[in-house]
Amino acid sequence: MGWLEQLEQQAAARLPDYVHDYFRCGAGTETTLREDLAAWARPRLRPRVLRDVSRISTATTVLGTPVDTPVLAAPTAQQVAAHPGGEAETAKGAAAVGSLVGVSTNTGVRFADIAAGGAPWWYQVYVMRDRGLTAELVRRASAAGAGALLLTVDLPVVGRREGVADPTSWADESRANRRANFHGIDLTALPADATATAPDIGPDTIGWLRELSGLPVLVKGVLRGDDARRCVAAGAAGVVVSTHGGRQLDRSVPAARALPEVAAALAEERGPDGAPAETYVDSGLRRGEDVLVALALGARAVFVGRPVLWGLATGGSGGVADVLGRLTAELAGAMALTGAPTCAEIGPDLLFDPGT
Ligand SMILES: Cc1cc2nc3c(=O)[nH]c(=O)nc-3n(C[C@H](O)[C@H](O)[C@H](O)COP(=O)(O)O)c2cc1C
Ligand SMILES: CCCCCCC(=O)C(=O)O
Repeated sequence: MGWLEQLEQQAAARLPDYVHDYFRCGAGTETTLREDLAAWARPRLRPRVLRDVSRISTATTVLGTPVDTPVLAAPTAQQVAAHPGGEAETAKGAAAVGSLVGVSTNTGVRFADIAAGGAPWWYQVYVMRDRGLTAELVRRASAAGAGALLLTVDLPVVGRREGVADPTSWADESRANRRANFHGIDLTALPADATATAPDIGPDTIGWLRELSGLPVLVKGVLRGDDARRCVAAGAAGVVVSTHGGRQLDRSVPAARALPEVAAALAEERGPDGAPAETYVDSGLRRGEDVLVALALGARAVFVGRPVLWGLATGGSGGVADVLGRLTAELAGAMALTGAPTCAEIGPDLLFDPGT
């Protein structure tokens, strides 16, 4: 068993079963959950030799923001169920290793406390049925220092997670916490479906969010090249290739296999500010070699979801730093062994079988 699997076991021992089940689960038969993991391990590498790898740098930029690692923390809901500090702890941990944090719409923590963690952060947007509430949260996140928006588009309805209790039904303090502390907004005063995701959003949402916030928008949950182009044509700065960690459409193509098509579709595209459109990826990345493969397939950086939750649950900010730091160290080792001392030197030539 690897270190991450051991860490999940430790997290599972600390968390109530219903919380661990919610964090771990995938949709339906969990085929995509399994295939996402397996797909990163499929490509074989063609190492370059006789290169100077005495100095390895994993530093890069993401939408122009410098980071020390291309391993970023994905937005995940209910982080306060992993640790009372939630995203504020995650941000502290990410800051310790020079990473960046995605903050879920379903955070239970105040934006100011997240910002105080010291890491750059991007706010993840679910466009809710109550557009006014959505707009208010986006304005507040922008005012609190979010550097970009991650517009999640793969959840027009929640995936079928069999036998797993929806957090809104948790009869515990996290539900009460969300109602009382949702950025100071009294959700009880709103209709019951106000926070459900709107099933009718289109590409115009991208321009709406840009105008509202003045921030670049990345569209999260794209698995096709044609959709990626539509997003950028509508004003997105790029996309995140994602199966939502196998939690939405079961039997969707694994993210690793969708990535080449999306990266190729955006290779010549430019965002609204004229900068090259950027492609990111998440879902199933668990090793430094997975990250190397993702960068070789055209990703600028990757997000990891559950590994960060396991770190948060077991060690708070230190646990998050440990997870992101270990994945980065593994990446650095793989860079040395493939003769690619910088992220810019990780290219498709490193892959023996880029098409698989
Ligand atoms: C417990 C959990 C909650 C999540 N909540 C959100 C969310 O609120 N918004 C969102 O865009 N994605 C959410 N995701 C998806 C993650 O952002 C990311 O796409 C996924 O976790 C990546 O896969 P990985 O966990 O295999 O790394 C969630 C994932 C998990 C596991
Ligand atoms: C109304 C939105 C439900 C969000 C579910 C959070 C999420 O993305 C996930 O569990 O996955």
